[in-house]
Amino acid sequence: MTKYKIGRVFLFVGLILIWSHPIQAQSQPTILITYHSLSGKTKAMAESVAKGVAEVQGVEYILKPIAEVTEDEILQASAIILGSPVYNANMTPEVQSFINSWPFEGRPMKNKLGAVFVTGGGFSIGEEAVMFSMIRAMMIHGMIIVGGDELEAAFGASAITGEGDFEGIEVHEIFLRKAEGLGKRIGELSKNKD
Ligand SMILES: Cc1cc2nc3c(=O)[nH]c(=O)nc-3n(C[C@H](O)[C@H](O)[C@H](O)COP(=O)(O)O)c2cc1C
Repeated sequence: MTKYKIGRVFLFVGLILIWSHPIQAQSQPTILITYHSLSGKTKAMAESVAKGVAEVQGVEYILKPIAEVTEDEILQASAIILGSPVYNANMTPEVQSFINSWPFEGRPMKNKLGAVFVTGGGFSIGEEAVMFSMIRAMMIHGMIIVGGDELEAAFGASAITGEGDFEGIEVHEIFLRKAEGLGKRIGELSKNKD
């Protein structure tokens, strides 16, 4: 066999190998951080959650209000970090409708990580109740619930925005730090999950 023919055989075999083993694009886990916010407090918490996720290499995030989230973004996410203000000791109707819109048939949300953050006007007037009602809804979907990084954010990150020293200011640093810790923790767990 001439050198020329051997070369052609190698080229042919090489092409067959490439064709039968396409290079797999390694996609990074995507974390969906989404929220409802009328006066900007819950949005500020969401931005700190995103800051925490961004501290972790090898994960991506989407940060947007619930009204702009598509079903595809929900399905593709490895983790969902969801934020609501407290309205009469409940999550807002918009957040409830958003959760109600999640696909259920075949349980496609099962085993996604789930975490929550809330902002409420005052101490002990609904904030923790809202966190648990969001967590309960996520559990109906089979999601794996994760709390924040600090003991003081055990159920997720929460902020008081309208009472005592916290009235009339932007969201206090102490609460933003909890949100950041939550984002970082979810980022690390998402990376090691699959
Ligand atoms: C209709 C309504 C009901 C509210 N009910 C509560 C409540 O029950 N408990 C509470 O702590 N804060 C309550 N708040 C205060 C909001 O939860 C708080 O101001 C929150 O930080 C607003 O979030 P946002 O700036 O992201 O819209 C209520 C606010 C509104 C507008």
